[in-house]
Amino acid sequence: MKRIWIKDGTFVTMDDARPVLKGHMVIEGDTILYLDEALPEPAPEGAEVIDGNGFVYMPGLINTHGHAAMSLLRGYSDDEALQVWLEQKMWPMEGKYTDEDARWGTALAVSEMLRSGTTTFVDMYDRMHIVAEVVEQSGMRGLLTRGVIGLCPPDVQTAKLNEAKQFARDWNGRANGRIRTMLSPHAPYTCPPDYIARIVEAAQELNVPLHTHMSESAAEVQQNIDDYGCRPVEHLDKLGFFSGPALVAHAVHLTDDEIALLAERGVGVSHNPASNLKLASGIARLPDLLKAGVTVSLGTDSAASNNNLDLFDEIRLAALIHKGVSGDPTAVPAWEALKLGTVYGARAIWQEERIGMLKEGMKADFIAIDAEQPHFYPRTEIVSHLVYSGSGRDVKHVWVDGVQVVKNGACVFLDDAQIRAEAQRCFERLLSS
Ligand SMILES: N[C@@H](CCSC[C@H]1O[C@@H](n2cnc3c(=O)[nH]cnc32)[C@H](O)[C@@H]1O)C(=O)O
Ligand SMILES: [Zn+2]
Repeated sequence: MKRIWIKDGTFVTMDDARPVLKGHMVIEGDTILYLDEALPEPAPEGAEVIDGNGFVYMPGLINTHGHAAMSLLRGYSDDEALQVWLEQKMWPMEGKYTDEDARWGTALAVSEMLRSGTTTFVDMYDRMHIVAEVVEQSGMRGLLTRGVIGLCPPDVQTAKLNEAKQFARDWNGRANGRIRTMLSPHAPYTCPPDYIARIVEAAQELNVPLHTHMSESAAEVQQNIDDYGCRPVEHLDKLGFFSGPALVAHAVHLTDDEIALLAERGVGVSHNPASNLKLASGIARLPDLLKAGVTVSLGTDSAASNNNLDLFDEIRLAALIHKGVSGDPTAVPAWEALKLGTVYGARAIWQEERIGMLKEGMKADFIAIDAEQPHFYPRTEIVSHLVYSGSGRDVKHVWVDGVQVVKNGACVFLDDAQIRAEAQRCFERLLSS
């Protein structure tokens, strides 16, 4: 089995027992075999030895909400509110998508995410077999789901759900377990209640988790009250959405009771601060969610509402905006912010046992950050530097499942230059068609 020995590095482990250590890490196959200050004894035989001097190693980041293929629409519609952006800008363009667009849009996103240190991502879109193929080729880890919008005739609803089930069945556990699947009604405002109930039932049948957009805007919450007589959390709860594993994106507009219910049901939340700010949706009650014991993680949402997929941006935003909003400088400290992008991300997607931390026995998903740059000096607190001063552009090398997928800033299994050219070509065709 292939061995890698990272010699003399600084490791931000995300493990409370020993957050930062200087020393050595040995990888065997897809697993972390050894991590300690002392030299491994005996020295790992036949290992690829990597000089860790000047690098900070940490677990790969986990992006728990997005739509990769929408990268083709980056910068296409800025400075609009959610409903206008979605209904008048995104949906007409997405309606013109072909398989090619899904492929190159996804590849553009995967390339960007890997190169900026994200090793696992959640993706909700359609044409998911194409997304899965790109993920498989790239070496990345993904939790993938065919999102369904139910504003269509019953036979189309059924066809979409069947496609979603088929995808979830076919791809769960593929690519050495790097790919897992879920089912997803797009949102309570785009799926009638009986359709959501059918999707919940299908998820139970297939034994896969559920994902959705929830309480992203105030208008959406009001519409839910007008249409169904209750707020989205209660609505989804009544439909059984929280009776099994569930992950909701945004959760911006919540009452105390809703927060308590999410905690009680063990629902994971994907906090998307950049997207929520850009679409003027609002600011989620992150400190209250954390205080209530809700598992909160971070998502970029798509590049069409962010406009990049650098999870370091979300980490810094999460650390900064809640201080500003609450007036409390201790709200979301650096260590907590970094956990949102790593350990909590892993917990939110039910993979806490294998990713999100550098620890013996866990999957070798990790990134090397070039710390020999002015913005990482002087060496005071490395965790603080990563959160308040670092960015995805500092990531030099990336490994997933013990395999190096980014080397010197470039993807190993994807052709970055070809992806940029094809993405440009696809966008121009979408624009003119
Ligand atoms: N086209 C599929 C649904 C795809 S799910 C992904 C959808 O999420 C949409 N989307 C992206 N970001 C957001 C967001 O922030 N809020 C709500 N929807 C979003 C996106 O435009 C896309 O249509 C169908 O017909 O059933
Ligand atoms: Zn979204």
